[in-house]
Amino acid sequence: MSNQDVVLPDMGIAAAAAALPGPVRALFACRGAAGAVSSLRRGAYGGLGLPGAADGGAGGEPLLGARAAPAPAPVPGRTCTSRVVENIRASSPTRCPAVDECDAWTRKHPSALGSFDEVAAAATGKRIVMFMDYDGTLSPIVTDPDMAFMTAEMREAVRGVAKHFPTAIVTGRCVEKVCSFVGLSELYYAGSHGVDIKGPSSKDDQMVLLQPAREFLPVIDKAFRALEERTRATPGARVEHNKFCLSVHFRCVAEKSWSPLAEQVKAVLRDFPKLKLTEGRKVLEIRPAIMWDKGRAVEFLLKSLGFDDRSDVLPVYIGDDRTDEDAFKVLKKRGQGLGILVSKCPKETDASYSLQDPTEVMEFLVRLVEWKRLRSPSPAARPRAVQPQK
Ligand SMILES: O=P(O)(O)OC[C@H]1O[C@H](O[C@H]2O[C@H](CO)[C@@H](O)[C@H](O)[C@H]2O)[C@H](O)[C@@H](O)[C@@H]1O
Repeated sequence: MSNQDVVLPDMGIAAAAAALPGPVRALFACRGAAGAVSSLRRGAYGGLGLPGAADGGAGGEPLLGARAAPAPAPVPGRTCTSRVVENIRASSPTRCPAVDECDAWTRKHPSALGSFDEVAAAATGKRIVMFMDYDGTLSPIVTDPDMAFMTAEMREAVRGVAKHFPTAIVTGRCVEKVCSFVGLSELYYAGSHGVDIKGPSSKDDQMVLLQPAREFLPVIDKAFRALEERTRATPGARVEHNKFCLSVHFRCVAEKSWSPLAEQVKAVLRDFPKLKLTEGRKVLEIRPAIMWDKGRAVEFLLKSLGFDDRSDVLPVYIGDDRTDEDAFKVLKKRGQGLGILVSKCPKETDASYSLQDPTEVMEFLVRLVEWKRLRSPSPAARPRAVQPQK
């Protein structure tokens, strides 16, 4: 990894941290950030894996283009494209299975609201660090990706959370776009599926902490143009540029055209062996074929915040999509933290809890803040600083 991959302001880490807004400044342990960065250089995160290395993530499962991972065993009689299309369909189910099946799933992944006391018990005596996906988690899924606004109430809930806990948005969107939707500069943002990590800043722009895929920018631009050209004839198809990754949207495409569209995307990707393809909710994501995903971004941020190797930290990750599974897996593997899947229907997941939709996510956030507030001593009850004797 070259120095250029890690972009910190010229002013240096200590000064950069000093520029952070008050409550987060103390938490942004400079030595932690530097440690995280140098660990990356040393490959302590397992390295980034150049195209050609394995990528075992769930959302990051390379389907194409990455000479990387061993291909999953093909299902006889099914082409790779039909598997892609099935995954797209399964990620946004239109009907839930029978009640019994739903009940069994909910027993396995209980509601984080219904089990709030359990969540609170797990958080007692621990420092919560909040990670949240954007689309389908903080904002409802809508047909036009440019109109996926979050409500003012949700913004207040997130603002409240960030007052009490270090908070990051981890998303497939580019940071600039998601920042414009969220509108809170006090948060951390990990955009483009975690390859563009920015911290809070007192200035207008968020401060760049890590961009491990900068060298992919030209190839992403080229793939964007090729995909636009190739998919133009498919009514409803849309290619979204998320800076370090691209999304090909299927939501407004007639289902009979899904397979041909997936074929077109795959055909374009054949010319871009440094890129890989993953699936989301009625979307195909084209991403740099490096070993980096939302889970890695969570690990990086925990380390940057000085929270790595600490048993008194509770990372909480809330997400709704396949790419969020990489983060759920990381928490599961650490044996530390709570993964919460946002879904109305049963889905295979490594999350331990569930919430039905963004409205429930908001209720959960409000409840968490209220719980924290009640546990924090009031200013009057806080011990006073010892005053020097006159
Ligand atoms: O990681 P996320 O924050 O969940 O981002 C994943 C993708 O989200 C967006 O697409 C999804 O939401 C759209 C708006 O509700 C919806 O129209 C689309 O069908 C969904 O897949 C976003 O537009 C993509 O670029 C993100 O990669």
